[in-house]
Amino acid sequence: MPSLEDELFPSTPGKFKIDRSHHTMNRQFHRCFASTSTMFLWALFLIALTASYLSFQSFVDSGSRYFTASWGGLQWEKQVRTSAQIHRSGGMSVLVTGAAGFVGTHVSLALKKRGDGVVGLDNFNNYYDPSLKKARKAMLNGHGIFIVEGDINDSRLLDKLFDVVVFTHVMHLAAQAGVRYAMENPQSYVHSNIAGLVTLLEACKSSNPQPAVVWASSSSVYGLNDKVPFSESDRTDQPASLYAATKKAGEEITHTYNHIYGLSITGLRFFTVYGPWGRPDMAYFSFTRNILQGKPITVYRGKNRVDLARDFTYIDDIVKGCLGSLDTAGKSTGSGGKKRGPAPYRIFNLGNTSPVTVPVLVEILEKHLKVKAKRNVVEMPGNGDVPFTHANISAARRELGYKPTTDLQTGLKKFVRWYLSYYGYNNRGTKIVN
Ligand SMILES: O=C(O)[C@H]1O[C@H](OP(=O)(O)OP(=O)(O)OC[C@H]2O[C@@H](n3ccc(=O)[nH]c3=O)[C@H](O)[C@@H]2O)[C@H](O)[C@@H](O)[C@H]1O
Repeated sequence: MPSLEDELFPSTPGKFKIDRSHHTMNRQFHRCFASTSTMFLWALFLIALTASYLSFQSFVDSGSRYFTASWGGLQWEKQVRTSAQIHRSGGMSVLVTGAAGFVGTHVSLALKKRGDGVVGLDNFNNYYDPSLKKARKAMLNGHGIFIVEGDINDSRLLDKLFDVVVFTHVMHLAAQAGVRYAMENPQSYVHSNIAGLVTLLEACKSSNPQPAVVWASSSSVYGLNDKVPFSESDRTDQPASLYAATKKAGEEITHTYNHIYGLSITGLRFFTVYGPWGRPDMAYFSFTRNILQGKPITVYRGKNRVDLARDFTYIDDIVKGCLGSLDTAGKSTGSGGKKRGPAPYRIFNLGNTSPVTVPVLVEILEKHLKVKAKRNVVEMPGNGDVPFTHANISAARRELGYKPTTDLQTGLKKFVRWYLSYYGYNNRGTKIVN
């Protein structure tokens, strides 16, 4: 039977070796044993101290998160309710996700102006200059639209919003945009366009009554499709970028929520939307910035020296398509998370039906800016771009009354006017120094 001493101090190399025959050694051993138990107690004490410090820290952290959370509280709820109030008969109350984004800002404003209730939601991420998003928010605030700062992945926040307001519609525009950035940060596309979408749909399906959902898909779902113009019934199973793949996945995911839970779904395939308050990462915007700053622009060209082309669509036309979609969206049929009958599932192209090449886009900008661009023409890298896009909009025309009226010349003129004024240039393209 090994003694307690043996168990505590097994005679393994490098550890204590006890000679039991020596009385003095025995005394030493007891002293040593006593000091080791003291050390043991001290160690226990230190561990307990560290543990209580860490739990106190986490209490302080979660407490401060609670107290500094950008949402919640009576005042916050009042602001949300006021913003959601409807001021026209037959109006709607709409939760607009991505409200501080480009399309979100314009759609929120248009809804508010016609008397609908609007609550915005935006996470103000730094994919591009957040100060532009803050400026859009300030403008929306000035029109009585409250923007909640939060993420579509925050299910507690979404549940709270649906608790405070009975939303008739959700205009879901929050997304990780950009075709080429998907190679740099693929996870952000999964986070926003897949996980965020599912979290939002979960909240919508559980809400009682369920809202109708209108959301932003993308022309990029057509991928390598070369049948022109692109019709909604064309192939969309050959995406050229992860961005496109996540938008295509969104179309499938929304279909399941329509099928299982009776959510009314309208997916809008936007075609390269541009205009005032636009996205700085897009070509028309970054070209403008570089041209004014005298910096070169990179113009991609397709295989066999073929120019790339896009069905550039002006923001006001897109807004009309969004409002038309909200107005014609049939009701969701589910309640208590259960489907009670079939609900509409629609997909529409929202394009301009007249593609323009990228070199022509540059020429128009040069004309409006009265500055020559320094072009650097390179072959399109294999980064997710497609050679051209061209929308067939017959379905949207028929079902939504969608009819784009702004050509690229006119739309870019309005964009340039906004850009010069927003960034403090005079109309000769010279920066005004205060
Ligand atoms: O319809 C969509 O669903 C998408 O539209 C938009 O994508 P794109 O059509 O790719 O727009 P955008 O980047 O402005 O490039 C325009 C053209 O300029 C070319 N391009 C671009 C950059 C550059 O430096 N040089 C260049 O030649 C480029 O090769 C391309 O030919 C949205 O960003 C996207 O989020 C999504 O909504």
